[in-house]
Amino acid sequence: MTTMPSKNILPLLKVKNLSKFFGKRVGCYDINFELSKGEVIGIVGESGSGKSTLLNCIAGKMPPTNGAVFFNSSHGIIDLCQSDEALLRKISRTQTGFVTQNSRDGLRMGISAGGNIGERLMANGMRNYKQIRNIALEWLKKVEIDPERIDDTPETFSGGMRQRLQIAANLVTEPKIMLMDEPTSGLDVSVQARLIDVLRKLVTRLNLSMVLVTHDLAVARLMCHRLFVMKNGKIIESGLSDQILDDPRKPYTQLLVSSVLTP
Ligand SMILES: Nc1ncnc2c1ncn2[C@@H]1O[C@H](COP(=O)(O)OP(=O)(O)OP(=O)(O)O)[C@@H](O)[C@H]1O
Repeated sequence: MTTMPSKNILPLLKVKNLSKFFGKRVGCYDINFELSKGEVIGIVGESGSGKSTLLNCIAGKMPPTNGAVFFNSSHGIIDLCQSDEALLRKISRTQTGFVTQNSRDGLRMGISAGGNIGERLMANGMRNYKQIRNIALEWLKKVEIDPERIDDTPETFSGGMRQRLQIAANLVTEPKIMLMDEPTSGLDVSVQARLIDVLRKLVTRLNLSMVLVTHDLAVARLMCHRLFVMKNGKIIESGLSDQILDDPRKPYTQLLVSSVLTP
C-alpha cells in the first residue's frame, strides 16, 4: 500500500509505482513522476510502448494493477486510483480535462458547439442560459472558432475545429490538469500547426499543466517542457525536451529521434 504524501511536498500530480498488466502483457510498468503547476510533460515512444495505457490510468479511466496517482485537488490530496466513482466523475468534470485523438469520443456530435461547451458548466450547477451562452461564445473565440458557429453541431466542423472545440469544452471549467492523447494526430500539417499555436497560447495564458501523449516529436518539442520516452511499458529516458531530442542518451531514443523507429 502506498503512503499518502503530505500536501506541502506534493506537486499537482504525483504518479507512484504505477503499473498496468493485461493478463501477462505489460501495459505500463513502475511509472514514477511528478507534474508541477504550469508544466507540460510529453510522453513519447513507438506504437504499443504504453503511452495511452499510462494516460488512461492517470485519468482514472483504467484501473491500474499497482500504484497510485495522487492529485492535489481542491478536495485535498486524493488517489485517483482509489477514489469512488462519484468523486472521480466530479473531478473529471471540473478539475481534470481529457482530450482524445478522435473528437467523436470527446464531443457530443448531435448537440451544438455551444451545448458541448456549456455541458460542463451545467454539470457544475450553472443554470443561467444567457451566462452559459456568453461563456461559450468567449471560449469559441479563445480557440479561434467563429462565434457565429455556436449553434452548429460538431458534425459540420472540420477536424481541426473539432479538436479546438474539444479543448474549449474541457477548459471552460478551468481544470487544474489537461490530459491529451494524440490531439494533433490525423490532422493536416497546417491544421496541426494552428492547433498547436492555440494550445501554446492557452498553456501560457492559463498556466496550464498538461500530460501530452504524442508520437510527433515536433509537437513534443513545441509543446513540452519535459519528455518521457517509453519502451515496452517503461520510461527508459526522461529529461528536458531539448536535451532528449538534441542529445538522446539511450540507443532506443536515438533511433526514435532519427525516425528509424515508427512512432
Ligand atoms: N485493453 C487492452 N487489452 C489488452 N492489451 C492491451 C489493451 N490496451 C493496451 N494493451 C497492450 O498494452 C500495450 C501498450 O499499449 P498502448 O495502447 O498503451 O500503447 P501506445 O504507446 O499508446 O500505442 P499507440 O501509439 O499505437 O496508441 C500494448 O502491448 C497493447 O497491446
